[in-house]
Amino acid sequence: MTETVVDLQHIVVTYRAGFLGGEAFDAVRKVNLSIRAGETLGLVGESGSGKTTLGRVCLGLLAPTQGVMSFGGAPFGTLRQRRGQLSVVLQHSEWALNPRLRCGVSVEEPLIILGVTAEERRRRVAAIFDSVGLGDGYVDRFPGQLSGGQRQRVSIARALVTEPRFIVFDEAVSALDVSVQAQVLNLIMDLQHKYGFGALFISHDLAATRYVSHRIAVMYRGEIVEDAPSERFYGTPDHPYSQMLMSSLA
Ligand SMILES: Nc1ncnc2c1ncn2[C@@H]1O[C@H](COP(=O)(O)OP(=O)(O)OP(=O)(O)O)[C@@H](O)[C@H]1O
Repeated sequence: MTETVVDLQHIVVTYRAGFLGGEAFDAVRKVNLSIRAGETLGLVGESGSGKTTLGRVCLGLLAPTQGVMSFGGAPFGTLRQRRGQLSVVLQHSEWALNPRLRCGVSVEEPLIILGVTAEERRRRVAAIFDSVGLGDGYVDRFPGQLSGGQRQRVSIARALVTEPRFIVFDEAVSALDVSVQAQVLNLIMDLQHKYGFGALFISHDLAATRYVSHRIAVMYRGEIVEDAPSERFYGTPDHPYSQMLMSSLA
């Protein structure tokens, strides 16, 4: 049985409008979810349904108001203890990469934080540039000298260089042209085979989500209303909201 990487039990996230209390709003309501090593869970749902909030909980960036999150079968602990074990790839690579740093330096940074030696860092940066399909020539370039697809490959290299056990892809291909999207989705799947990370793939795009995900969870107003293997979800979704999402794709 493959190891569960992230496990959420009865997670609730309550936001309050304003600093002085204000009205409480549950953006995530009693969510149970688990993701295994080597597995991608696609998280879909309308804007504002709570997908990014849930992603932030999985990354340990947001403490849930209620519920328990565990990582690799143990309590999550602190972000410091989890350094290098989790990563995120966001929609806009130009925001994720410092424009003043050469791409190789941006990719090396997480290894410096982990205290990896200079020699080992050089070896791992070269290997990961190779894994994401960018040769040596890109290490010394600045993000502004790259195409959107190439920049997203650098973001993925940065996310992967520490060999994390879990990665959140939050609208990671949404800003790319369709043909480049397909290349990046293929890359994500190849890298998952190679490195075995568990992944949460958050997207508005049901077709892209289907392509990379083993399971699909549908979020609606803070709740997971369906969690099914991809083949079953795309064949016959159970929940009326999922059926509506699917018919919007047809
Ligand atoms: N820091 C915050 N304070 C108060 N409310 C918030 C905060 N962050 C998000 N929200 C609200 O929580 C709800 C869920 O937001 P979230 O960003 O998780 O949704 P989403 O499904 O990722 O949306 P999108 O697809 O548009 O990115 C929304 O109604 C949003 O307005």
